[in-house]
Amino acid sequence: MSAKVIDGKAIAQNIRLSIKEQIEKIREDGKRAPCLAVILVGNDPASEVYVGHKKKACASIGIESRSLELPGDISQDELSKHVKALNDDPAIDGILLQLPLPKHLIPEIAIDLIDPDKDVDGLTAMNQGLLVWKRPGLVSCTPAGVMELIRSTGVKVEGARAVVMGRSVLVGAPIATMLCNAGATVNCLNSKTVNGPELTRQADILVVATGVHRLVRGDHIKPGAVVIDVGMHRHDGKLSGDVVYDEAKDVAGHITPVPGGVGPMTIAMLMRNCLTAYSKNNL
Ligand SMILES: Nc1nc(=O)c2c([nH]1)NC[C@@H]1CN(c3ccc(C(=O)N[C@@H](CCC(=O)O)C(=O)O)cc3)C=[N+]21
Repeated sequence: MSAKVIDGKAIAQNIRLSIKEQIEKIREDGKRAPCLAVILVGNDPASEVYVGHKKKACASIGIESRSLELPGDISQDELSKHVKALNDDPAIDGILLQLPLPKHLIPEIAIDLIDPDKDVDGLTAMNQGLLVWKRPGLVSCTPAGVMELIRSTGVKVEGARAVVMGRSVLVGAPIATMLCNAGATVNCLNSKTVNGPELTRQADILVVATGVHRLVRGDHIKPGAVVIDVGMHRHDGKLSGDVVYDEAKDVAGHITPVPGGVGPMTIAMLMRNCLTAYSKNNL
């Protein structure tokens, strides 16, 4: 039995279409479009590609975007000044600080300066804390996208046994929180976990966000499970994930492809956060 493919690209496209329609209504009412500011520090080629994707996505649905390209050797104080200026700019609704930053900069200092109401990455301690409290806030994009993909399968999350592999602040930790908030019984695995496959084989919902290429094999998966692969590895120009897809698809009940799964959802959730941030101050 081959797993049902969770088509993140199509789901993301539907979400983007609905946001586009909402923005068209806003414009018909004579209001300005939402505006996203993207701060790119240095010239990391991958970051330039991702920023390009985000700006293209904004343009395709009517969100304005501004790029702020800063020198790779900028000081922490200088960077802070730019973040504060965007906080104070009423024409800017969302602020995204493209990661990773150059090694000499401390990301959390810069991220935590972002006004939580403009933190469309959902990475500030305030928004991460609101998530734990189950209070409204801007939620981080990849985790929110993972939850949409899980919900699209129709599999009941409440009471399900979930395993999250990876505990990064960007991905693993917020996903585990969201699954807990949705009533799942969550096991968080990390590189120190002993007998990981024994635990993953019990998971009805398996989210893999380890950054380790092809770590999860077919025999690590419970037959019929929902498998969400957050990994993104580029080898010889081909993208693949943390899960060995060809083995996993013969065991899982639902599975996300790489590319075409979580990635497009990250962008769609960013667009949704921009509209949410705009609406809070303009509608
Ligand atoms: N402040 C910040 N927020 C981020 O959300 C953030 C970041 N920094 N730094 C880099 C990572 C990476 N990221 C991706 C977004 C979309 C795809 C995506 O759309 N991937 C496509 C493939 C795209 C391609 O072909 O390259 C897919 O998986 O189908 C991938 C990766 C967001 N990031």
